Amino acid sequence: MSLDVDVRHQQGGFTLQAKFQSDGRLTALFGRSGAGKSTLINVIGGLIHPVRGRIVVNGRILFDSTQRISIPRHRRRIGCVFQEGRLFPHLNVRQNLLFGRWFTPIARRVTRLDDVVSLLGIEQLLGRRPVTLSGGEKQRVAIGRALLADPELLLMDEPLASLDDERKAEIYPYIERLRDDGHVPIVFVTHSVAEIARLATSIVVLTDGQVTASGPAADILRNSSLFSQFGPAEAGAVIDAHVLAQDDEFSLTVLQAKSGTLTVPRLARTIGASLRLRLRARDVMVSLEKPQALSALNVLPGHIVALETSGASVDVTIDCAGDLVVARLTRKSVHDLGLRPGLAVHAIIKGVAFEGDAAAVPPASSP
Ligand SMILES: Nc1ncnc2c1ncn2[C@@H]1O[C@H](COP(=O)(O)OP(=O)(O)OP(=O)(O)O)[C@@H](O)[C@H]1O
Repeated sequence: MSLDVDVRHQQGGFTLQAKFQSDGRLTALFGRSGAGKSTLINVIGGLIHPVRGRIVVNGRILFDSTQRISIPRHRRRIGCVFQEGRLFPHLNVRQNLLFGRWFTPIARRVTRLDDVVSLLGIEQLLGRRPVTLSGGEKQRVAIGRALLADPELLLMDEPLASLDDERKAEIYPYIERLRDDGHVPIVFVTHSVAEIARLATSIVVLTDGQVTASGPAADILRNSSLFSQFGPAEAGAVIDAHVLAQDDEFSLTVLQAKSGTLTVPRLARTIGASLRLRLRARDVMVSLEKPQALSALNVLPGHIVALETSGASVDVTIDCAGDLVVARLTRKSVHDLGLRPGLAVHAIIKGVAFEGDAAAVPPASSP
């Protein structure tokens, strides 16, 4: 998969100058309100014509100002999902879904209605009108409608922003499934660090119309300076794991990551299911010795690979068998412990965040 964007556009006093490449299955566009995320989505989707530039999706040129190529919007084969589902109120769910393929030539209609309905779990909703659906159900139908157009790119502009946490949690697994099916690249606009930590394979950070960082999700999320605008609490590491075991006696779930096992309050996942964990830098402590009598369940051995000072705090990056974990410590602690690159340490994980099915291990100091 590939997405290659290099565009410049002027609207009023705002200049969008965005250049990035992504090979990710789900590319998150991330930035403050007014950073230009929607403008960029509209440029990619063909709603806005940039002054100049080039947009190439999986080798197909959608726009190239030097070659004077600009594929019209209806021929870009792009599916869109917006914050408010924008379903047709007078059509039932089945009719709304089928409307998605109306503009797709018959020869290109590959996706089957039944497959989309079961992928999104909306079998029970087919005869109902949008007004009778919950916010989460409407968004699932909107996603289904976009998929049935057999798009070559799916643009999702804050598709979950109007939903509460419970409804969001309802939709995440479907978006993950779409991402992991790998049939269609997804560009996803969001303000939420937790959302990109869970969903993104690549991240593009926009600031005042410029791309200030882009790359694989795990690399970008580790860089706390990028997330300073959203509060220092959010920065941290993202690691992949799968469910190794369920502990019924203590109602815990044991996860296997590259760096070792992590035990968290019970998650409703099957053995083998893969998931992403977010280890916030503020939830990680560092010990020189292997801690013995400690209530924290999760201790990962590793060695320090980087120290980055910002004011009174220092982000210490620890390589734990290939998983890079970040701990935010005071400068004083770093000095007192003599922390330096190469030093063997233990990362004590006080909390693990999962968007949707929140889980946190007890703090190290609790009995
Ligand atoms: N039609 C327009 N004419 C002039 N300026 C515009 C127009 N549309 C948007 N802007 C400006 O362009 C900038 C980027 O807006 P955009 O909607 O792309 O930001 P965003 O990152 O999507 O914000 P949000 O997260 O609030 O949706 C803003 O300063 C906005 O005021």
